[in-house]
Amino acid sequence: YKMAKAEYNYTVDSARASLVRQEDTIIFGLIERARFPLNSPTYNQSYTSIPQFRGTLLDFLVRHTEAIQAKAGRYINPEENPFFPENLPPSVVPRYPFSQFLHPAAAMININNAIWKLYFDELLPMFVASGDDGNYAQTAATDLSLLQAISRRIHYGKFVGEAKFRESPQGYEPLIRAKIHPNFLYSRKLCTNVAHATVIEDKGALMKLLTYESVEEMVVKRVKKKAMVFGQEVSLDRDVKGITYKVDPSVVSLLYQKWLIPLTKNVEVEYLLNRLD
Ligand SMILES: O=C(O)C(=O)C[C@]1(C(=O)O)C=C[C@@H](O)C=C1
Repeated sequence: YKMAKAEYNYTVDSARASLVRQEDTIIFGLIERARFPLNSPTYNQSYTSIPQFRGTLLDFLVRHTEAIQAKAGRYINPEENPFFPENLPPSVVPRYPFSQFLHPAAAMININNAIWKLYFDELLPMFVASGDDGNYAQTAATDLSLLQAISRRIHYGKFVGEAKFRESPQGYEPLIRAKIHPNFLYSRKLCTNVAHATVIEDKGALMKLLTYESVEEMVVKRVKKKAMVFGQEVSLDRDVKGITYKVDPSVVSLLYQKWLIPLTKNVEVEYLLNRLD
């Protein structure tokens, strides 16, 4: 059967609305992962001895889950990026014609290696308790869905970047051209120091142009509030004694401020630098 061509186009507003909705998924993902203590055997290769598999229990679960999800068509959607793109099986389902909104160079941008490392080195220790309750498979499953939500959010920078470019090409084009053409860079370098400084600044200028500090401040405040609302104990009793949250709201805002927003912006810059190739 024939599928309709998807005409959906992203705008800066619609992309922002999606980022707002994705906050819910990320915060619930944090709450779900925080149900379990660290459960370090999940990440320790010497714990598992799975026949014909080298790696941790988490690696095992992620590789096999991504393979089945790839077959089911998950990665046909340009909003999705696998953690282990090597050797993924092809989709076995009809290909939905997602709108070709992004420049083809977008497909080359996948920073999941960095996200993976960041998640285990920096993020997990911020919001899970130490300890071991034996729920390693459940732990790995919650890690994967949270990692996928974080990855989708950060790589959404491609869509935000493209929407910004389309809304103001005359603003972005000179900054992109200044950076990506080595010849241009080289000839400018031979000029005065001032010109040189301008070129060196161009990645910074691009970053500056796509930055909206007031939007970032709202994001950071909103995720803290959402963590309070989503993570509170709901009781039918009148007086709940002492409010405890399922995940620390200030950790959620810190996580956004320190990692998720900066990485989203890096993806925007990376995408835009390749936008005119
Ligand atoms: O809303 C935007 O304009 C975005 O690019 C998204 C985002 C974010 O990561 O939340 C990143 C950069 C902007 O400074 C503001 C917010």
